[in-house]
Amino acid sequence: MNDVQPKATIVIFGATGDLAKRKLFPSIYKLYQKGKLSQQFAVVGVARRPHTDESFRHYVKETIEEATKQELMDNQFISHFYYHSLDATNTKSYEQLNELLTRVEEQFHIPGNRIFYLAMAPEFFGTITSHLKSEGLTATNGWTRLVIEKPFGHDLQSAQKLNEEIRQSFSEEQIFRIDHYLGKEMVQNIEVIRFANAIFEPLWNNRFIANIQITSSETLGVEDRGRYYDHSGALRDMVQNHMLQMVALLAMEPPIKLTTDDIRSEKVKVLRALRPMTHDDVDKYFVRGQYGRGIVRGQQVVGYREEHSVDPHSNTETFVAGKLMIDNFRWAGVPFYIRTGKRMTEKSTKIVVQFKDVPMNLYYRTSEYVHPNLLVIHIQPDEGITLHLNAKKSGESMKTTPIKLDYCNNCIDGINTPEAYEKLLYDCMRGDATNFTHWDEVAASWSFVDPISEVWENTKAVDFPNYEAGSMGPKKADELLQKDGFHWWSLNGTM
Ligand SMILES: NC(=O)C1=CN([C@@H]2O[C@H](COP(=O)(O)OP(=O)(O)OC[C@H]3O[C@@H](n4cnc5c(N)ncnc54)[C@H](OP(=O)(O)O)[C@@H]3O)[C@@H](O)[C@H]2O)C=CC1
Ligand SMILES: O=C1O[C@H](COP(=O)(O)O)[C@@H](O)[C@H](O)[C@H]1O
Repeated sequence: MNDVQPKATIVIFGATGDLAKRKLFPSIYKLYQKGKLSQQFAVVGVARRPHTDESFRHYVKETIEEATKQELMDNQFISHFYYHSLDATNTKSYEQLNELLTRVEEQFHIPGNRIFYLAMAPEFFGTITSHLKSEGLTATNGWTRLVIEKPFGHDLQSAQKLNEEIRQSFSEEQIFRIDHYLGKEMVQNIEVIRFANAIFEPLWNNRFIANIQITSSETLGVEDRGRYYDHSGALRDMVQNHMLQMVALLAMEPPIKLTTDDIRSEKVKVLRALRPMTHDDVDKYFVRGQYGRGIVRGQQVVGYREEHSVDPHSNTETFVAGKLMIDNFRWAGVPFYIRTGKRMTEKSTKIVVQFKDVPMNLYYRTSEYVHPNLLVIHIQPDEGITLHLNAKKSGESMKTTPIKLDYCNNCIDGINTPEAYEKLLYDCMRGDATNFTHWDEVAASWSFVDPISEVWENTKAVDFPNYEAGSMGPKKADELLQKDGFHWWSLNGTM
């Protein structure tokens, strides 16, 4: 774990796909540029499409140039890339892949360390992992690790089955389940804000916090992922993983130490303490939405049901809002509101912690609005923290005015803030699994989400589409908070 320049071969299954192109190759290049890879590394791309090493290198070079908007001058870097054409279901070609890996390891003096990155559809995960073991690709002199992309199952049962298949070939310590939100700078900052500041931790409980809101809104629609998304929906695509992971980080107890196991074990406790949804509760605590036509950033866009590869009568939700209760000592009575959706007003992920009002406000008359203190954690696109306080209005006798203390992380680190995939790949190479999800977290998240999807799948949403593209979702999502005397804090910084 202390190896700052890990020596390893990264084998990417699905190397001709979208994820490899947009995220993985550019991230590997950035790690190389920053000196985080030694010369003892190689990348072996695997997919069915025919490629020579040369044509693959050309393809990788182009994708990196497109992503970084720079000409890639360093031919040395690209010479570490190889390609093997393989159908994941064909046993014979794994032997040939193993031969190629051994040759590449000899050439670059890599001590048998291998990362198998499955950037492919989940139906292949079991087949690939069993072949990796049966054909001897995991039997090396070094370490072997498996990186698994989401979705990890469709529900608890399918996730369990998938996990059992994978565990036939890899131990839990070797499995790195990616949740790219855990690689985001400000998501990682949640722990630091909470546990390194004496002013927050004592207040971080139901005596001082009124509610916590997490919004992750997107302007994009489903793009070319309609086939996947129409069988998934926002609940499985965003809530089961990213949103619940952020809830867990916000709500967990301080870990005994900052080790992978200690942090994960605290997160699991939160996920297990989520108040389970009975089928009758779902309508009370959760709101689903689907976008219709509308205008997003000045452009007219089609409704979800008109998107490519989407059922024209689809019942799939593209928006979810929910109220989560954590039934433990610290959080009893504090609602955690979450909201995520496609084709919303803006691309933004923010966490707002709303503190309770002071017991008696001396500076306002009863008819005047009291501004609560808010701590806003800006996850993206801006990265930072804003603390909303009240201060004296200049000149006027003892009148107050809301003020903001702002810290902008990417104003300072800006260009150097690493992309989530870059950080997570590097963590995996160093054997640090802290920012990957343990099976227990995955299982607890599915257990929470499953009753909601069961209800939604079995009842037609008669009001779909129920929000206009370019809006902040259906009205019912606002009512969810209004019932509790709260409202969503706006995302555009004017609050
Ligand atoms: N794209 C994204 O932004 C994200 C993707 N993911 C997940 O990552 C995974 C990959 O997604 P994405 O890159 O978008 O998918 P793509 O459909 O773009 O790529 C799929 C890849 O799998 C290869 N492939 C398909 N069938 C076989 C086979 N039988 N044998 C060998 N290779 C095969 C394809 O290559 P070929 O046709 O040449 O065989 C291609 O390289 C999925 O699990 C997805 O859910 C997760 C988060 C974000
Ligand atoms: O995992 C996913 O995340 C993206 C949103 O990620 P972000 O880093 O851009 O916020 C989402 O668009 C996609 O549907 C989902 O699969």
